[in-house]
Amino acid sequence: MSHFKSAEEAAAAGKYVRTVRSFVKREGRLTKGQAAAIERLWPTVGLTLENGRLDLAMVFGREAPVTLEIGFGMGHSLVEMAANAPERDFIGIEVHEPGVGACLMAAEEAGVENFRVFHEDAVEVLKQCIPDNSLNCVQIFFPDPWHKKRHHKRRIVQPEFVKLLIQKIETGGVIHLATDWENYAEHMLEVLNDEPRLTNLSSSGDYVPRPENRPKTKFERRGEGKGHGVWDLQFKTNKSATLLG
Ligand SMILES: C[S@@+](CC[C@H](N)C(=O)[O-])C[C@H]1O[C@@H](n2cnc3c(N)ncnc32)[C@H](O)[C@@H]1O
Repeated sequence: MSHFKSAEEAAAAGKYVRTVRSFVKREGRLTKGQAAAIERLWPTVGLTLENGRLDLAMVFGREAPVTLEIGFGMGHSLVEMAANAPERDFIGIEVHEPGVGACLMAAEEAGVENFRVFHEDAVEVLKQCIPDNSLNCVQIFFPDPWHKKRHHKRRIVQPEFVKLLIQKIETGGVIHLATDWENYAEHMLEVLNDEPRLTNLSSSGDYVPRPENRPKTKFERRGEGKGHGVWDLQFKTNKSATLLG
């Protein structure tokens, strides 16, 4: 086991570490509105890797089920879901800064407060900040599909990543994925099916009907416009399965 907290830290110390990331840092300017929203709200809702392992009851000032959304884009689903479920708390993670700004603008407009945001790589946040067995739901909607075969290794949904999610989700908690790329849906299904600590919530053993609580994002509409289908997957954690097998 490496004693480095991240690949960056190891690289800074002169160690060569091969990392495959699920994203490419995109340049993107913040609009004035996004920058102002970040300045106003970040002290209240912003979290960083420096926060270290979080005490979620302290972070939210109460004990409530926590949903983690990875790659929230412009934050539409995060804000709408947080507004529709005031009895839950939400953590969003996004690497694209204008997305973080747009999310904070939308949250401010909607008067939503039961959420916190990381502007970081979700893999590092999971490893460094999220306590084990603390999440009730992890959702990843329309993750980058990395269409070309030689880029498939960049897809965020991989066996190791799913193991990390299971470690962070409480027993009975749910992983909810959605994609408009059929080949990625098949890959997701294969990876989740291969994990004995997960049970598919689909009655047909593959995909679930579109859940009503999942808001439609720009990405989904764009996909629909191109005639793409949409595949939702929901799997429940069943950690006692490890004891059985
Ligand atoms: C195709 S977009 C979908 C955005 C949004 N979920 C939607 O449905 O509109 C995928 C998003 O995931 C983000 N992303 C990819 N890998 C990530 C990672 N490791 N950590 C955090 N965000 C990530 C990208 O920056 C991008 O905004």
